[in-house]
Amino acid sequence: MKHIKTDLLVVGAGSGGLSVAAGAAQMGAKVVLLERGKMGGDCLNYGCVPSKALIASAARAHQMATADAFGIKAVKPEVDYAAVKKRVAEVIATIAPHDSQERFEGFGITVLREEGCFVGANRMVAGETEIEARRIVLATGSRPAVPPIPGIEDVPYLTNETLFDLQERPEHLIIIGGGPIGLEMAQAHVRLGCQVTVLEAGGVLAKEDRDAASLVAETLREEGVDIQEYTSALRIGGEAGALWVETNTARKIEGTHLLIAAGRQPNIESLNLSEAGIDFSKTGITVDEGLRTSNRKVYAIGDVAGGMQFTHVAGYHAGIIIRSALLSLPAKAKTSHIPRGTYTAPELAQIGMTEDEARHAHGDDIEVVRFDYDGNDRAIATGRTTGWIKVMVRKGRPVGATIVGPDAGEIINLWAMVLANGLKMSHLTNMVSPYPTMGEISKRAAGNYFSPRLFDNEIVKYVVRAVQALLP
Ligand SMILES: Cc1cc2nc3c(=O)[nH]c(=O)nc-3n(C[C@H](O)[C@H](O)[C@H](O)COP(=O)(O)OP(=O)(O)OC[C@H]3O[C@@H](n4cnc5c(N)ncnc54)[C@H](O)[C@@H]3O)c2cc1C
Ligand SMILES: NC(=O)c1ccc[n+]([C@@H]2O[C@H](COP(=O)([O-])OP(=O)(O)OC[C@H]3O[C@@H](n4cnc5c(N)ncnc54)[C@H](O)[C@@H]3O)[C@@H](O)[C@H]2O)c1
Repeated sequence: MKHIKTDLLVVGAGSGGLSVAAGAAQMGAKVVLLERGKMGGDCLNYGCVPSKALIASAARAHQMATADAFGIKAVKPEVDYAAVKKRVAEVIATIAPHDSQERFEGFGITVLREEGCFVGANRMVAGETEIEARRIVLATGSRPAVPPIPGIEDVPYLTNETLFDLQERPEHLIIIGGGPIGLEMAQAHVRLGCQVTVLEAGGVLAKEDRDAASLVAETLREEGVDIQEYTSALRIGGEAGALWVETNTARKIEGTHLLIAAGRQPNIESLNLSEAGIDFSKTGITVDEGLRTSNRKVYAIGDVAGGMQFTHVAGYHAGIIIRSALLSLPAKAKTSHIPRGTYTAPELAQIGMTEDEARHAHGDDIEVVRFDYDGNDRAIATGRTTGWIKVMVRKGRPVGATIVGPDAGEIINLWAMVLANGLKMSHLTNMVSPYPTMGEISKRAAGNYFSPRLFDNEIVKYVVRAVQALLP
């Protein structure tokens, strides 16, 4: 067995682990990085990147099928599903060098393509190497949770880890789970010419603003997705190409393919966490505000830490670790300024509190301002008028924003800046937005906050009349 002593041992080369490793090595620390699977983790190989690439092909198909409204003859697109998947693979391959072993070795990092397992409080074994580290960062991510539905073990099913490799177009895709994965993939597949049924035990996009989630669901239904809410799968059976799902609503749904998108579970089993005195639960490794585990020398970040499960959160966590583990500076992870997006059409983006959360936390102190896309000239010109922005404001400062509509995931960037820096609504009105842009909706929402104060205000009217009377 080979022995290595290092400053920092990072387990998992996904969004979180790669960011910590690169930052630490470039700042002069000795770093060892372990990865048991593909460099780049879930986001690059089975998550964000392939899903957004697939959504892009589906959007093209949808434009072709709906071009009539723009004076162009609509056509039923001929979808070559295998070619779509080839493009998805090419997109991954284009980004992959950024996350590659070679690039990280170039930073001076020792990269071992092995599974890490604790053999002591600050020691892990990976293949034939034992590594002793001053600090350890666990960034092992999550994997699809497969609900124990009777019959599931005996049928072939897809998850996000296999869907993007599928070459034949599903004739009828049944999706269990109406969260972000379920809905993004449902819309992509219906636009690519598949029949799609979504079975969701509760309401779709349960963590989101109800009105925004309803608009997404309504649009998917209009495009042909059969979304069945408050519907759970009771039994699954059949064989490849001829599957069925019996539901609690006494229906038997028959389809050709089954996708499980029913939530995530943390990758912790292989780590032997108890050997290092690290507490964990069903949702992940238990961490404090500084992302430290119950073993003070070990941190957990990203999906495995059981909080918000997004690539940018894993990246944000990496910054906290650099401050804390490398520079010994105090650092706490917050969530109030973290945005999230679901990339259906319409997109749904959220930062900070939803309206319900804000009213629950601050009661009558909250004002909600809204602006609808159909009042935006660019939206009208481009035929993308369905959607709205809603901003929750407390004492002149936004505490949350919800956007549902075209480009919501882009437009939320501005609000990410505002919330991260505690800016006021007046900062938004000071900004000049270029005309005509979709992003103007943010400024118009801010305008709606001030216009009643300005235009329905007797004092303002009195002052204006008085000044006008005095003017020559
Ligand atoms: C279909 C889908 C779409 C998504 N879309 C988005 C999106 O649009 N935007 C967004 O922000 N997020 C999205 N996400 C979420 C995002 O992919 C994750 O939040 C992100 O990848 C988490 O990063 P991570 O570093 O915590 O884990 P991962 O990226 O999963 O990396 C963990 C790595 O650790 C390795 N590993 C595990 N155990 C060990 C061990 N014992 N030893 C060595 N290596 C180990 C794994 O092989 C893996 O490579 C999506 C997820 C899915 C599934
Ligand atoms: N755009 C993005 O940023 C993006 C996209 C995809 C995924 N993600 C990340 O991945 C995470 C996981 O996504 P997800 O959609 O798998 O999880 P999720 O937990 O958000 O949704 C899963 C859904 O499946 C339902 N469900 C569970 N068991 C069921 C059953 N037996 N029958 C019917 N319904 C059942 C749940 O009620 C839930 O609504 C997200 O929370 C997000 O953090 C992000």
